[in-house]
Amino acid sequence: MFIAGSNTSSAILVWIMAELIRNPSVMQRAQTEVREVVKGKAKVEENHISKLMYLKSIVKEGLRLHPPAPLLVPRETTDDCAVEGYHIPAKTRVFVNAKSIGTDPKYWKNKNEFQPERFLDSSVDFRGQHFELLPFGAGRRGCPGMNFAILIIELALANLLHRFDWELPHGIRRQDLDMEEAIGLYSTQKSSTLPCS
Ligand code: HEM
Repeated sequence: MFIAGSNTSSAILVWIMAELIRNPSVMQRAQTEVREVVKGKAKVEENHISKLMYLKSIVKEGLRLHPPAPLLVPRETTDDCAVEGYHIPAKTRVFVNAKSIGTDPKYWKNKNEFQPERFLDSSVDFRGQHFELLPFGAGRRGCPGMNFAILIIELALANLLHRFDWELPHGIRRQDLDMEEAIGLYSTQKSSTLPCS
């Protein structure tokens, strides 16, 4: 549970930070929102989070483009079943590709662009009721740490935006950030060039 919870949460935070660096207008808007809501306090606290609607959209967009467990957890069918006309025999190992689902052009316009605005007027979320966005899986074996994870990620991100102006180290350009994924159970950046100064 420690590994399931910590690797996933830190991976998504790193992906979101990299996306914000690559998209300065999104970072600017998020920072303005956080600083306005938190005005007068030294740090972001839990009671501020429900007012940070843009930040919440950023986290959703991060989870859509970079689900930390891109293939969820493998499952085995107990009975024969049919899905969209495909016959799946009992005892088949099944992988659900959350990464492909989150970038399916049938559901997502500009599927590869980091556009948190898409969630501002949308009821779609990651709680397992909307099958076009499944970073935590769904149903009885969906992630039991989801609420905890989201709160921790939102709090950490909001505090980083509140207290720091992020800049790339001298000589590195936004477009040089390596967004390639490493191969593995969890989706992490291939080269960890996360900038922060
Ligand atoms: C961004 C953070 C996280 C993501 C994206 C994530 C994602 C997932 C996914 C996709 C599954 C498999 C669900 C399925 O196959 O339907 C899972 C299972 C699980 N997660 Fe998370 N998780 C996160 C954070 C956490 C945290 C913080 C904890 C604990 C504190 C946790 C504990 C677990 C456990 C125990 C399972 C296994 C559940 C079971 O098999 O019944 N996760 N998680």
